[in-house]
Amino acid sequence: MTQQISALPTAAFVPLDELDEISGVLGAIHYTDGASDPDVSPGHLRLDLHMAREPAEGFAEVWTTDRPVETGESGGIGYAHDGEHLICGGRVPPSGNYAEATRAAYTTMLELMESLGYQRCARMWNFVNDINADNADGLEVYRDFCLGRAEAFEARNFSDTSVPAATGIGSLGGGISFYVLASRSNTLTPIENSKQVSAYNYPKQYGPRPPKFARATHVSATEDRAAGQVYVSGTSSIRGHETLFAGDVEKQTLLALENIAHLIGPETAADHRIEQHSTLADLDTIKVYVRHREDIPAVRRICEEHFSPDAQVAYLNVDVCRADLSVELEGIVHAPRNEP
Ligand SMILES: C=C(O[C@@H]1C=C(C(=O)O)C=C[C@H]1O)C(=O)O
Repeated sequence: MTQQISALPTAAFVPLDELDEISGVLGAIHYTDGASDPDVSPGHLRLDLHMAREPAEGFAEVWTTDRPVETGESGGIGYAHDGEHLICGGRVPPSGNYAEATRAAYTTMLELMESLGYQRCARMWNFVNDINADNADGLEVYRDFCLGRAEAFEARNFSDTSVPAATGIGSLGGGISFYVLASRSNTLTPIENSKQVSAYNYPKQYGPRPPKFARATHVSATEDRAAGQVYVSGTSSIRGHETLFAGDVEKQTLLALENIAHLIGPETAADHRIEQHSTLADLDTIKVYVRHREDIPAVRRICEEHFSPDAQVAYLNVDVCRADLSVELEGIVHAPRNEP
């Protein structure tokens, strides 16, 4: 079941064999058994990510709209927009080094967003093959990617407090695939977690340039930021800037959930002067990234104790951005909960 994008962008997970039944598609991101370059020939953005070992394990994250969709391609970036929201994406092919190609691709994308008038960047997703391996110069691929991304954001004058929510996760192939959701006029509020150091302030022990993302982005169709929704970044077992519970996937899952609960809860909302606050039961379109396949049943059991039975949840067996992290979760809060 997809949800129409009206004032705010949202999405739903759809089985790959049910996509033809859906109308008003802005973007269809296929989490499947191979990566592709962006394709706008279907009249929306299609981007295939190598995130599943076989199509039967895959799904599509489908962004829909009730408005006419225009598509195009520029400098290798495919895009689709409806006058208020833009989805765009691309791919850096497999390489021994990624910083320069990432910087160039992200710069092209950010320039395209500016030229189309969608400068309010709500959410980014990055899928990095061999994320924990060393590049040709002995630098971890993730750190290589972060270097290029940081340079692109700086070149386009993004301050640390204007970067969007993001995910940076491993993939099963295809180099580095990425996609972005941006808005023309929504009111965006980056949200940080008081229990974690902001990623863009991580010390250099994690790489030459820090990952540039917010812990979440609150998106509202009105300037008073009421009735918004929250894009929760990939969240793991990190307190301050340190990984906790290395080797214990169940404790890592519980701490990641605790981090998200705090991030979307009343204390953080008050810190950011946002009325709306939520709980884990309000989280939907959730992706759970698990490093070791054999850990998925235990992680699923813990997640099912915390999420709504109505939530869409996808479990993916891929690497996580730090070698000592075993699990990571992301999601979207669609409906505020303001009861005391
Ligand atoms: C899990 C973390 O970072 C991951 C990497 C991200 C990126 O580089 O864009 C964003 C969120 C997570 O997917 C973290 O640093 O807390």
